[in-house]
Amino acid sequence: MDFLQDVHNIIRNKGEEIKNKHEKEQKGIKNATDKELNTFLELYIKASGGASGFTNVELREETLVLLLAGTDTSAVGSAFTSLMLARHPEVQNNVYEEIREVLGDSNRSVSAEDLPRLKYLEAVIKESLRLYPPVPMIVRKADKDIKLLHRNPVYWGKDAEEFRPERFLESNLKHPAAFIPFSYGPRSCLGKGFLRTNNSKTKTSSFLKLFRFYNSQTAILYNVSRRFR
Ligand code: HEM
Repeated sequence: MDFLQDVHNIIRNKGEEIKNKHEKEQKGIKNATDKELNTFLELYIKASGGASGFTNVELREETLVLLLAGTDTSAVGSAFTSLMLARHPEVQNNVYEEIREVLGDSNRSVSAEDLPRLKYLEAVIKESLRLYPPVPMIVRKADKDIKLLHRNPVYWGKDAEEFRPERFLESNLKHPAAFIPFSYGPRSCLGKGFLRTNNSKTKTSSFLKLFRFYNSQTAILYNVSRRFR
């Protein structure tokens, strides 16, 4: 109950803050400390039409959906990709070489233009999502029996149980719904495009530029020595 009250207070205060800022701007007053960056909540309030937009309850529900849907799933996905890289050092080397090829010896971060070139890394992320989907079950009413998809040899061949990212580079999917870590159809994941193209690749490549994943019996250990000079 207290938690809900806290959430409502945050939303109400943010709404007031935006209203005051807007009124000041109308009068030509600009505060030197006003930041250009907007929080997610601010964007929601503004995009929905400010005071006449989403109600506080709607803002709470929408924010909650995105927080719940977007954080744990991405974190679990990245954790499994890291685990796969630790378990398959040869794959990790290939990813590292690809990043080197794209960035050269430069110390800069991966840019939006670099992302489409990181094709092998994309295959590694997909292969991790295939074997270890962060959302392993999707609840739908089926009108006929459906066999498990992600490890089904009919769609993935005899080595369906193996971690082999190359499969995503070699051939197209045997069925458009054989690979559905983000579900399929109109109610599929809203974050899937962002995730595939930006988030996972940026995170993993930034990490691999500097560190290497190692496997131990109980944990993934990070080697803190810098890899790029
Ligand atoms: C690796 C990361 C992610 C995975 C594996 C994933 C997976 C999924 C799956 C399987 C669904 C369908 C659930 C169902 O119908 O039962 C879904 C829905 C959804 N996802 Fe994701 N998701 C991820 C990241 C994100 C991110 C980063 C966002 C937002 C920024 C997001 C926003 C949503 C939303 C809003 C829905 C509900 C869509 C609807 O019902 O119309 N997801 N996600």
